[in-house]
Amino acid sequence: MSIEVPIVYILAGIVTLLAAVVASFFLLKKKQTGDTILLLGVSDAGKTALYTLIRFGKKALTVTSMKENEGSVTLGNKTFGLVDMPGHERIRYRYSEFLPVARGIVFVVDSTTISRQIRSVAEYLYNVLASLEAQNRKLPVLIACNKADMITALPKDKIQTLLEAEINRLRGTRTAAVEQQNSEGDDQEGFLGYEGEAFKFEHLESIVDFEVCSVQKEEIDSVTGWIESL
Ligand SMILES: Nc1nc2c(ncn2[C@@H]2O[C@H](COP(=O)(O)OP(=O)(O)OP(=O)(O)O)[C@@H](O)[C@H]2O)c(=O)[nH]1
Ligand SMILES: [Mg+2]
Repeated sequence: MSIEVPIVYILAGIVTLLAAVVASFFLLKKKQTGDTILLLGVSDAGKTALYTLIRFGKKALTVTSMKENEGSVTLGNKTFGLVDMPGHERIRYRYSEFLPVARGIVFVVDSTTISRQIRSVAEYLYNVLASLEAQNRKLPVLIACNKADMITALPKDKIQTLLEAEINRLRGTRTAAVEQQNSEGDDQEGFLGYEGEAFKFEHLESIVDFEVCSVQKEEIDSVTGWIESL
């Protein structure tokens, strides 16, 4: 004996299935084409000062942030979401929540204190670059060398050399530790650069650019221009 299924039920089934396919396609697409620019970097680099200048076109006095600032900006004819993530060690890790909607990362460094802070700056940058989400999506990164108005500011090529040397050192210790853990654990971090070669930013699949800026002197065209070009 055969059971007859009314044609309307079959049609309804097909329509539901199609709707689900279309909806998941759009959801996935949305995830891949985020328009958010993340401002990251250690405390006191000038992220909130930069955020305020980009968003409101004026400078403001800032204090250490304990919460992220979020808003939208229009540069050229494109609109971006802008997130200023506090550099405080206990809060900064939350940047990863924004990676799925990120279009690019502006990593702000204080060019006057970078030599002293190289360890913590490089560690933070390492985490960002090695996160699988950032690697899989090949998120472009701008290292914004801020506070160029100060005579103690290092030039950007010097900052690049310092960061490459420190990331190279960190990579040695980290990969050793990961190999020990990984007999059973899962890998949350990708390898940075080429094995057996000293670390260079140009070895990464993500593009990493360096630009000089000064929020103090309102000279941030290098940063806004970079964002606009994304
Ligand atoms: N000389 C100089 N000082 C700057 C510049 N940009 C920011 N500053 C100063 O640097 C200090 C820190 O700036 P913030 O924007 O608060 O730093 P932040 O990166 O948001 O720090 P956290 O919120 O703690 O992560 C402030 O006193 C700013 O006025 C700059 O281009 N030149
Ligand atoms: Mg801040």
